[in-house]
Amino acid sequence: ICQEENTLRELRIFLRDICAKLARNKQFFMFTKPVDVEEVPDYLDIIKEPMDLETLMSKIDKHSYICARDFLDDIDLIVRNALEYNPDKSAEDKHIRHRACSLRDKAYAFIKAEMDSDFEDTCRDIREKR
Ligand SMILES: Cc1noc(C)c1-c1cc(NS(=O)(=O)c2ccccc2)cc(C(=O)O)c1
Repeated sequence: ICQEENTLRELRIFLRDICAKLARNKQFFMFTKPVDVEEVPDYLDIIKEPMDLETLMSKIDKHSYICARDFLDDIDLIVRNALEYNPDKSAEDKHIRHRACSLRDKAYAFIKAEMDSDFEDTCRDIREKR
């Protein structure tokens, strides 16, 4: 169990670093905080499960993720929400959809570049056992 805790601690350090790098990127400013319902009054009528990078970071600290797949599922949720809420042909909708797709590609690239597959396999084994 102690070894498992060491593995999960290493995963949290790794995911915090990726989350911080994404949140530092100016391109992703609109994904850094929950969508403000003062600014976007009908947002919660359309998007049932909001997600953002600040919430992601707090979920890491709450030990919500025990493998990279769980973390990427929440990244995909940020992207899906942006595509669903901004579906039109307008320039601003196209802009935010483009940024959302770029967020997903950068997140997957960071994970692939920095996580060796047997570390992820170990995390998946821990998840299976829980
Ligand atoms: C995200 C999102 N999903 O649907 C929409 C629409 C957006 C979105 C929301 C906002 N305004 S906001 O007050 O909710 C906010 C400001 C700063 C960080 C996070 C949210 C701005 C933009 C923008 O493109 O600048 C986009």
